[in-house]
Amino acid sequence: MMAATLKEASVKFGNFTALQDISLDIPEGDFWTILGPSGCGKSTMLRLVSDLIPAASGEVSVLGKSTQEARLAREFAFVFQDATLLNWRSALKNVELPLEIGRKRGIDIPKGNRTPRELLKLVGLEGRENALPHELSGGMRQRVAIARALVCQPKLLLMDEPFGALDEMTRDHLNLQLLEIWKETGTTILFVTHSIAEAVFLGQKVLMLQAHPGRVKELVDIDLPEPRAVKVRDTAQFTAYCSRLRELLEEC
Ligand SMILES: Nc1ncnc2c1ncn2[C@@H]1O[C@H](COP(=O)(O)OP(=O)(O)OP(=O)(O)O)[C@@H](O)[C@H]1O
Repeated sequence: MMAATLKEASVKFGNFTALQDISLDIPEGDFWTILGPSGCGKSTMLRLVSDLIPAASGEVSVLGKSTQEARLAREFAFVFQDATLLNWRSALKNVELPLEIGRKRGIDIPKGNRTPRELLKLVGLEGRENALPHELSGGMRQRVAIARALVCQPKLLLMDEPFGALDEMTRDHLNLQLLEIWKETGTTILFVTHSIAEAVFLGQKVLMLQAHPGRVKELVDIDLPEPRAVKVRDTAQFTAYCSRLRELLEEC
């Protein structure tokens, strides 16, 4: 089954066409990164898939359901650039929040294999369960946000520049950790970034969008050895992908 399918999907804000005729099949388990010039509609595409905004025309489905059905069934989760944690709740309590909300609303949440505690361990925060967000670094807060996103066992993880505000070393570290999480959970990931190197390092495919109106410029297969290791960045193949994407970006 496809994690997400878009068929000639368009998004309009008033008279402005933000996305036009986007057609994509995103297979379950894939890791796609999304690149494109500022304002080309990268965030809009994630918001369309996650039922935050409607399609003006065309069709969008997530795991064979409408986006609304998929949202209600908690098939996907979103991670934003800002961790958006609740300041007064500990790391653990933040990760538990979606489960609490679900219980209050009487929503049936899939019994996860991993408890909130185990998820914090998975993202490397064992021992920091009781820390409040202001006691954690930016990278740690973002890891709490990722653990929280995983708590309902989403089959699709939508990530909008999750590491954009972090320093390069922290970002590199979290990139590796995210790849491990991806392998371990088998979730599909759609990951928006402004960094060509990050897009190539993480993605099995890079979706390049172009602007005015937002359309698919190209879907580039990234055929680098798996699992990705840091040293892949020093290879000629990696550099060649980066140059090719830089050229494509300049054409957009
Ligand atoms: N709620 C809205 N109302 C009106 N216009 C919007 C709205 N949201 C986005 N847009 C417009 O749609 C276009 C796409 O925006 P979007 O945020 O998806 O771009 P982006 O590729 O994610 O940009 P960036 O790389 O700068 O984050 C932009 O021109 C933006 O101004």
